[in-house]
Amino acid sequence: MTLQLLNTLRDQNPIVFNIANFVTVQDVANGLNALGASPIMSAEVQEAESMVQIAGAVCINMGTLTTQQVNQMAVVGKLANQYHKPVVLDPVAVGAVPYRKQVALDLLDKFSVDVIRGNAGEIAALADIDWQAKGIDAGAGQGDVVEIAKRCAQQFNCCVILSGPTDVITDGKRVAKVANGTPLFQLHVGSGDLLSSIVAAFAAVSPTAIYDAAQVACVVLAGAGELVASQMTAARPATFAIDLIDRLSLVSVQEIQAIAKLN
Ligand SMILES: Nc1ncnc2c1ncn2[C@@H]1O[C@H](COP(=O)(O)OP(=O)(O)OP(=O)(O)O)[C@@H](O)[C@H]1O
Ligand SMILES: Cc1ncsc1CCO
Ligand SMILES: [Mg+2]
Repeated sequence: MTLQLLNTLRDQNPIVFNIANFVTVQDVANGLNALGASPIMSAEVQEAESMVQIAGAVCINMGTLTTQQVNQMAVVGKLANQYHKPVVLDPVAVGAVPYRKQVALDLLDKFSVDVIRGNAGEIAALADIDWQAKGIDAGAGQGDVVEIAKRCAQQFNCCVILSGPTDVITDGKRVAKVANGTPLFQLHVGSGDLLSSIVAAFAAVSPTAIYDAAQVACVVLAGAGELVASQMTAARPATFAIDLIDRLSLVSVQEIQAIAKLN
């Protein structure tokens, strides 16, 4: 795993095609842009093939799905496989809403994904493990998050990022953990959505080493948030969100390296 991938990303400025949710779309676009990627959002199935062709990677976020959008997701996912573009799936709230879990399972049946990024409640649901998920949040489940993430990765033959106070990254065999971050992430809705899209950005510049790309994405976002929090004297969620975007644009490989808690 090399943090130099951050400089590669900034040099290459990869296009990341997002099927976004309408709650956090602007945060995701600005966060990607600040980091050094080139975001594009589309909700139109007629342009799916062009979008996939111009993109370096695709991020499919289930946050505010509609029947029309689920159809678009299936078309885009299949095209991404056909054009060998990495795909990240963010299965928002699949632990809390049975319909969403069924949609996610149907999508995972129709095309292969490179990374599933979700919180503990979402990853446990996909791995068929009991967990008390709560809406879009991880909730209060109990269990071994490493085992849950590994089981999900093995089931869907992909990398899994189970995010939270410690991010667990696994390809089903290898496991890495990122212990950076700040509880302020939980006070800003969409931190997870941004992480998923940042994973896609790093996958775009490291398509043959997705497991490495996933780790770099986790440590860069959590590290940038930690640096912002270290300069705040009180918890200010709105200020945090703005400062995070600034920090994503300014942060250097050396600054992340100095604080990285990755093992
Ligand atoms: N308590 C915490 N301490 C440190 N970092 C955290 C904490 N909670 C979340 N994070 C960080 O927040 C980011 C988003 O992860 P999280 O698991 O909260 O996603 P999510 O539940 O999908 O969020 P959202 O629904 O708001 O998009 C990750 O980078 C993770 O490391
Ligand atoms: C609040 C919310 N509701 C659906 S998606 C979303 C943003 C977090 O994913
Ligand atoms: Mg989420």
